Amino acid sequence: MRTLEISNLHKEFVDAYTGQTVVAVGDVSFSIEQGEFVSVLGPSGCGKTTVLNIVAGFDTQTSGSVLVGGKQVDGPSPERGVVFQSFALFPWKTVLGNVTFGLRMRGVPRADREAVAHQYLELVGLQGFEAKYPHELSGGMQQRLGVARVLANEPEVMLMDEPFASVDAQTRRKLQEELTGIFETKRPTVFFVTHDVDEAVFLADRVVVLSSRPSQVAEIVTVPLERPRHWRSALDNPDFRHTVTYLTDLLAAGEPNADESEDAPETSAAAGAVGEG
Ligand SMILES: Nc1ncnc2c1ncn2[C@@H]1O[C@H](COP(=O)(O)OP(=O)(O)OP(=O)(O)O)[C@@H](O)[C@H]1O
Repeated sequence: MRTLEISNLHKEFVDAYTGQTVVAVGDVSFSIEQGEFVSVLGPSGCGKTTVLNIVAGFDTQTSGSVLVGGKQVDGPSPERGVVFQSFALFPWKTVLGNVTFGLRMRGVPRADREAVAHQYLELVGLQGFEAKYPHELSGGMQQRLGVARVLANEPEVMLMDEPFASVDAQTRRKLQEELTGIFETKRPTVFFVTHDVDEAVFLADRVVVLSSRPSQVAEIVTVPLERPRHWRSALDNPDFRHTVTYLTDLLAAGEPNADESEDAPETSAAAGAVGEG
């Protein structure tokens, strides 16, 4: 079942200084199945964040449609929880208060919302930190809290915009592995924007590659890796390395083979399958 369907999405901005029109998103179409993890890669400025913002309901498209659970997106909703690069936590609320906030807004009784919050805090390894404030947590812990806060609302789709870009490389690996573990346990539907090819492949079931502006879907690559996934075994896996090399080359080519996005080739980057489809 398709949770997210993006069809012929097109977005233009008018530059406030020059008055010129910028085509941020050309003609983008792809969908995400329920319980699927999809990474979106593409050259800088190709419109990845713009697509995510439109799905989140923070911005509106110039044309095309975005359906979540079969309904047209018409503004922000907890059904589309967003985890940002900057943590976007409530600094005046405790860890527990940050996670229970959305549930409180939905009228979930206190005992129930605290039980749900404890479950997700345990899942992200923050049990015991319930009474702390965000500034008392490390960057990695704040990002785990951001993930717990979104997941506690059980969104139809979790939107993640380079969530690990501002943490150090070692913590990033750890958070990626934790996110994979959470995904394998809870199977949320995830739309994940990143610049990092290794990260895109390690986390995702499929990787959507956007071309440079005016962006289209250049290719959709199925990641041929079993779950559960761990960095140690992924790095030794020829299919992982092959997929990363394939995508790196595709991005380096700058202007990948951008067919009509509806008909974008779906490939598996498993050895021997690249370029087919
Ligand atoms: N509010 C805005 N007003 C005008 N132009 C905008 C606005 N937001 C984005 N753009 C332009 O739209 C294009 C796409 O931007 P966007 O941030 O979506 O790209 P991106 O692929 O996420 O980039 P990056 O990988 O560098 O983060 C860029 O040329 C950007 O300058």
